[in-house]
Amino acid sequence: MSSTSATWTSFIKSLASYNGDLSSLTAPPFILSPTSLVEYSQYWSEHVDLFLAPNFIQQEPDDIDSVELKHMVAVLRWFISTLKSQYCSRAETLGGEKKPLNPFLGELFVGRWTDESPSQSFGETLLVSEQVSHHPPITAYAIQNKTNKTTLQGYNGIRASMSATSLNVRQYGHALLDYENLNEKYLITLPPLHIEGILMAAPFVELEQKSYIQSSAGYVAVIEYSGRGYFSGKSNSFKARIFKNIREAEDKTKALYTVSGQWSGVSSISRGHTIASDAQVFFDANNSKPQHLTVKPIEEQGPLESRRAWQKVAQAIRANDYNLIHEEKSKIENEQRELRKKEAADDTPWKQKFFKEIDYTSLTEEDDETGYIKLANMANLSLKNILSGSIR
Ligand SMILES: CCC(=O)OC[C@H](C)CC[C@H]1O[C@H]2C[C@H]3[C@@H]4CC=C5C[C@@H](O)CC[C@]5(C)[C@H]4CC[C@]3(C)[C@H]2[C@@H]1C
Repeated sequence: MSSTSATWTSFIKSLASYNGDLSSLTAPPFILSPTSLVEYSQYWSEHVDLFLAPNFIQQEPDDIDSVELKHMVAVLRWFISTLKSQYCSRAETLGGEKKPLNPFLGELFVGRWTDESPSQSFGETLLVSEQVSHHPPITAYAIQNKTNKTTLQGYNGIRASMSATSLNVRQYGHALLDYENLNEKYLITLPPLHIEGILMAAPFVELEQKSYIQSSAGYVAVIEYSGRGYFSGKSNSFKARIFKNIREAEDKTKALYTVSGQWSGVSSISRGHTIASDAQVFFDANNSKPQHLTVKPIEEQGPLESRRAWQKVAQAIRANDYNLIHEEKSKIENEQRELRKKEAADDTPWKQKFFKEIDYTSLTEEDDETGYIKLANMANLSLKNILSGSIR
């Protein structure tokens, strides 16, 4: 038995006593990713053209659909385009899902997407991502395109539990998308997922259950996810329907549009509640190259910036040097423990740099300038930080 499968077998055994805290698991080096979880916010905008598309969609004279419905379709297309980057990019670059580095409190990741549009009408898109909590791990992020006054901001936390053969992950948090020039906002919830293939040492993500996109214009997209054995028997499958409002979503036959296919491959769109034979291609992930953001060289980064802070650990992971990984990780973890102790002793708790926590339960719809409460109420979704997208 090679050393890899030996350590993997002992790793699987350790999963049996998994206590719910992912960082407690000493995964073998080959399953460790040199990338910190704080970097995953970039996957929300690797198709900048789709992210900005609603700004370039106007009402046309012979339109059947309202311009808000056309924007809703465009936002659903952008959201579907994010999923392959979010959930498959490690499998594509590293040969399988990996365990990301666990960000320390205050860890930052900043970058920008340059304007690749032929007409230079996009301008620059900036990302700021900050680990706003370490226990439990919560990442906040904002993606802003000033030229088109378009902003995505949100936060993400996870709770993980082991079943017999897979890791079940529930996502907490939400994303708010604001098109200021259109006076339209969208609330996006996050789908549950599970990691399959752990026993075969080839882990990969499968999305499940439902997620929602609620437009301030009333339209709502309900997206249902499935893996092999459901609708089409293919992995990474989904069926999305757009309705006039959440009440009409009770009745599938009232769907204005239906989109179906694979979020990591090709999907098609039809009017109404079924996919007709003349369905059009909605999005083709295989032929839409993601645009990666530009990050400053490590020597120009600040001490809290992720790639500088984890540089030695990342090098040790790439060298598959278990002892060095442990040594360099322990240095960072001990530093963090000392910081927390000092903050507790001086009563100077760590302050987030770019994000502030909002307790929505203490706000009314009127005084919530983010628009989250209004959108959550329209979608009949719970306000509390419980399972993302849980119906009240
Ligand atoms: C069982 C523990 C373990 O180390 O197993 C190793 C296996 C690689 C499976 C566990 C890890 O799998 C990773 C997948 C990660 C999610 C991937 C994408 C996203 C979307 C992003 O927008 C927010 C974060 C999220 C949900 C990642 C969260 C962390 C996950 C589940 C990693 C697991 C530790």
